[in-house]
Amino acid sequence: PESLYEEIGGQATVEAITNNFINEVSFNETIYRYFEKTNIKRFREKFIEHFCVSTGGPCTYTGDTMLKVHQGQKINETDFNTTVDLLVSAMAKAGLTYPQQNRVLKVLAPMRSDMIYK
Ligand code: HEM
Repeated sequence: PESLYEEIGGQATVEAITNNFINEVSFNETIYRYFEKTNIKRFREKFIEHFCVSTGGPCTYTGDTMLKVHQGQKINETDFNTTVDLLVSAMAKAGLTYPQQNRVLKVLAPMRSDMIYK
């Protein structure tokens, strides 16, 4: 069967989601604070790769592990949930249906324990 990556529209859609997500983060004072020292060009590249692989696309993830990247940031549950909300908005604006958004969240959910309270 077609991958979720193909179903949502492939690379163009993944790039749109990522651009929307970066935009959402930039307008959220609490979450933006985490990214103040981040190289956004790198973040964009790695996030696209990560999203592509997570949804079954034909990409290679060349970034660091979710544990390594989020370690030391002391991300709490509230800020984690806010970030997920920003990602959901980014996906909705890129045209993903609710079921498609939920399938993405289901794939990302097991990674939560590597990002939170580390
Ligand atoms: C929703 C699940 C999340 C996913 C899939 C995700 C994914 C990623 C990816 C792929 C990178 C780039 C890795 C690299 O550069 O090698 C990254 C970096 C980063 N993430 Fe997340 N992330 C998530 C949640 C969060 C949350 C909740 C926060 C903070 C509230 C956060 C803050 C950051 C920051 C600040 C960086 C850049 C770190 C740096 O400057 O080196 N992320 N994330």
